[in-house]
Amino acid sequence: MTTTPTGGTAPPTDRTNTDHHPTPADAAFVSLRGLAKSFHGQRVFEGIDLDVRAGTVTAVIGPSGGGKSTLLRCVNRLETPDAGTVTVGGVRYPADGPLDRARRTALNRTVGMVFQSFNLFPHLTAERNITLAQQRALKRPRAEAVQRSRELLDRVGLLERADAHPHTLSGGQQQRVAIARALALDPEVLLFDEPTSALDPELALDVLAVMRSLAAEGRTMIVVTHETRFAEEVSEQVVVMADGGIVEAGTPRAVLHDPAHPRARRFLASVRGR
Ligand SMILES: Nc1ncnc2c1ncn2[C@@H]1O[C@H](COP(=O)(O)OP(=O)(O)OP(=O)(O)O)[C@@H](O)[C@H]1O
Repeated sequence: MTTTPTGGTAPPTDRTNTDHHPTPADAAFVSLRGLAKSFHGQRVFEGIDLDVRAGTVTAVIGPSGGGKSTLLRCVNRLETPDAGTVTVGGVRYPADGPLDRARRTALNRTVGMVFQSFNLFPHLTAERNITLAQQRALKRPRAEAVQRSRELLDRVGLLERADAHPHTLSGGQQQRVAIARALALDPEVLLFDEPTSALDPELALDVLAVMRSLAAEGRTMIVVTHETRFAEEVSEQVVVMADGGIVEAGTPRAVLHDPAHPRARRFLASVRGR
């Protein structure tokens, strides 16, 4: 279990129009209350309550179509929830309507996301992908951004591939570039949406190693994953999403080895049977 708080500091933005309250070190850094989402009248989930403490990892597991990706996308507002609130770093993001500019900026600065499909620009090198993100999102001067990109490429073990285009990199390498890009924006929370699902098991190991190191340094992370061993190793809590809600939540040991809810039991039996 990781306990080092990331600081719970406020996002660097003018927050005169936001409801900011300082986050005590031990309080939830990400807090979801009553979150609900449906598409075309079809409920994906409702009544989601979830707290993620600063400096800890929460793993989200569950059957396909259970709403795990949609949950992450409601946290960073790639989707607008139908109801409920998302509080990140003491800033409250209600569901009733689009975010105003101040909240949108605060959320984008605070929450980073890594997707299953990497989402790198194919015409840009690894380094340019990371540099451009910083120039756009943070207005970071180019020389400074390039230096940061190279530091992060080094961190994910890819400095020697800085000038490579995505199609010349393996899936695992592309995903490590995508992680470096997310880190370059200095987010306080990282969301991972099945970051290894598109990868061969061997390539997934390199990505998981990077994620382990992020967890070990006390990053606040929410990880949608099918890697239950990884979830057991790094997470403070595991939640199982199914049937329109969170059916089980608790320590990795309790949830992965002794789930109480029949739906969670069935899902975990299926995972073990693979
Ligand atoms: N933009 C969208 N428009 C319509 N329906 C959507 C949209 N996004 C997701 N859905 C539906 O919402 C439900 C939940 O999808 P979601 O991708 O969140 O599940 P998941 O648990 O992440 O699944 P998987 O493990 O297969 O990725 C599914 O029925 C999906 O078809």
